[in-house]
Amino acid sequence: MAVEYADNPSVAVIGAGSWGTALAALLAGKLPQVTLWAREPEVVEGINQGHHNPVYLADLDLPPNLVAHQDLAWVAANHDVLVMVVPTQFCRQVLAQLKPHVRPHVTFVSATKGVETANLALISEIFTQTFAAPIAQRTCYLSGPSFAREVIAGQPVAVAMAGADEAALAAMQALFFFPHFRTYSTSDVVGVELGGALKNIIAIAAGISDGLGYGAGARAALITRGLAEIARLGHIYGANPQTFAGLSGMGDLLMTASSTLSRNYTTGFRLGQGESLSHISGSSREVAEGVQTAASTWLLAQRHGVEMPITQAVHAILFEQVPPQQAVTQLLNRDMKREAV
Ligand SMILES: NC(=O)c1ccc[n+]([C@@H]2O[C@H](COP(=O)([O-])OP(=O)(O)OC[C@H]3O[C@@H](n4cnc5c(N)ncnc54)[C@H](O)[C@@H]3O)[C@@H](O)[C@H]2O)c1
Ligand SMILES: O=P(O)(O)OC[C@H](O)CO
Repeated sequence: MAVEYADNPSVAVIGAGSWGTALAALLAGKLPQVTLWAREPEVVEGINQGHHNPVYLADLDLPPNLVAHQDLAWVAANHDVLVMVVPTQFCRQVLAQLKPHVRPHVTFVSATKGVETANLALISEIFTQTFAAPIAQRTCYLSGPSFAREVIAGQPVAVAMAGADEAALAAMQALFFFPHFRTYSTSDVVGVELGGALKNIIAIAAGISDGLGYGAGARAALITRGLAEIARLGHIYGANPQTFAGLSGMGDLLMTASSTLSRNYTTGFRLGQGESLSHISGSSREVAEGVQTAASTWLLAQRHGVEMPITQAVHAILFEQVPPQQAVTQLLNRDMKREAV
């Protein structure tokens, strides 16, 4: 079905964590009203009554034309564009809940970064498995270096929007285009997705390295060789190798692996300093996607016979009780290699 895209479509953001809140506030800057679906009643109340999200980015004011809602079926039935920003492991179940209610011409944008642990599925595979071809085909994928806190503060960023349907991609690129939020388009859905999801594992590795007291050289080595192993898995999925040098690849990896604003980097740093994963995870309601993505990616690497030594080391630290220092020694003691990807 060919879809006519209006200048001011009705837009709802599904998921009121940090990124969903930031994207809804961003869109509210150009649309008359934006709906934000939140699971938590206190989030709905805080946004509608006090224009702030009391749980995520609680210190920041939100625009008054951002309206929160808790009824997922109503939100799905009453909007033309649905922006999915729930964490990866909940994505399939939330899509299944809203599926019976969506408009036939709905366009989805996914801003989630991760790989599902239950089925080892990318987010685009979850869409393909949930929706018939036209809706899955129209879905666009927003990724790239962008911290919620920086975006909501109006700081300049550049991101990538991937999609297979040219009309939907052009419309979603325009919807998400602002003077301080430059959105580039690409048709490489799987490359954009893999870059955005797997950089979180490498950000954990970089954080561990810094937490152990290693220097800038060690971090640069992890970032560079981390990108090489992401590209190796990307080859199996048919990704364009050039995508990994772009915003959703190297761009997001550089930012996430070197900033204390990153939950993934910070998780790694605290692991490197000796804290346990359960203690770190229990100390925040926010999600470090790289933890679960390390579990699924390590299984994918073994399934496809792809060498991913940094992912393997992060997996060993997170899930096999290998001390960080020992994992580093194992990484460094591997055989000599050529530098080819
Ligand atoms: N925060 C950022 O700066 C940022 C930037 C780019 C992309 N992302 C990506 O956006 C996605 C969402 O992350 P976030 O930062 O908005 O989340 P968050 O960590 O700030 O918040 C957690 C979210 O999980 C939701 N949640 C918890 N249990 C749930 C359940 N059972 N079912 C459905 N939802 C549940 C909460 O309602 C909340 O929306 C992630 O994939 C993340 O990698 C985040
Ligand atoms: O805070 P993090 O580590 O989840 O990173 C957020 C974004 O993915 C950065 O682009």
